[in-house]
Amino acid sequence: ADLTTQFLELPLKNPLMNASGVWCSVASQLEALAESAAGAMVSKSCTLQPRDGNPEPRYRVINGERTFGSINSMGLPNEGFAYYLRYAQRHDYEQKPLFMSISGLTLDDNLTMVDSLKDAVIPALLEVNLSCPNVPGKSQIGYDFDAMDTLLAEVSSGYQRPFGVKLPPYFDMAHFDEAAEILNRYPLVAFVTCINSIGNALVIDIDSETTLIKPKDGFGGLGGDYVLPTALANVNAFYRRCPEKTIIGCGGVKSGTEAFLHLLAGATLVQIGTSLYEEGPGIFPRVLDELAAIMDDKGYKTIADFRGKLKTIA
Ligand SMILES: O=C(O)c1[nH]c(=O)[nH]c(=O)c1I
Repeated sequence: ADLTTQFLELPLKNPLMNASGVWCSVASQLEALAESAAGAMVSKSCTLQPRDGNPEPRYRVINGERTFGSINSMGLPNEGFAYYLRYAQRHDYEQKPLFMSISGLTLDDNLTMVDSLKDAVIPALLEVNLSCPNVPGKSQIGYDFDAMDTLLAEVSSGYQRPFGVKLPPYFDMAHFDEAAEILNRYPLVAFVTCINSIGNALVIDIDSETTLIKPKDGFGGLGGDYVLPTALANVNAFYRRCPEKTIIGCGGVKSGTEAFLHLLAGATLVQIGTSLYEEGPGIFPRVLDELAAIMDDKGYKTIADFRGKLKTIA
């Protein structure tokens, strides 16, 4: 099977990449991703100034007879925008595309970062995170449609080149419609990444009768197996509603099977979070081999043979 693909006319060796926040916070991790088999990569969502984030424990896998997923309330810890811009300025774009994720604490901070990125004149692709669920006191822009509209208008006029957004999961058809209606008013929004973690879940340890993580009384973003059906729904909902935009799928990918499903649902690229956190960048060749085997079994030679071709029941 041929796993090559394209993203906004850029040729990629394959459709896999990391999810922002996982294995991408410091230079050594970014360099490991650059060396890995991933077709693309994204840096940790950054704020203008460095942040320590929330107190630990703030990330946990949820295990039974196997790992079902993860819960995190990192709290947007990052080295600050200038650090990731420095990495982006020395990244080898021939090796693979680099996305830079920003998640400013204020509209002004986001616009300041956007201006600096625009002036840096580098091929990094901008992913504006509208969906961090873990900064105490900050609600998610993705769930405030007026704030989302204002931010997209301001970033469009400030950046004046294609960019993308990282969306939270939506759970209601009216919300898919309203979010897509806003996105479709901004032609510079070239891609949409669905989904971020399912926010403010609560995982409890029965033996200790205690929450698994410390921040926010144990409330945190859910990832892994638990979120796959919601992730596929959001990928397909925006794939149907935003025909001019490219969809990046994220959520519940741990093998070739879930990568295939995200592509079938309409994703062009597929991000891996929880499973990458647990397995490391060695996950990429494994998932690529599994995806190629599925394509061979089904007689698909290229990703274009099945991408977006999800069938419904007549
Ligand atoms: O807590 C975090 O740092 C975090 N955690 C997530 O699950 N999604 C996000 O976008 C972020 I910015």
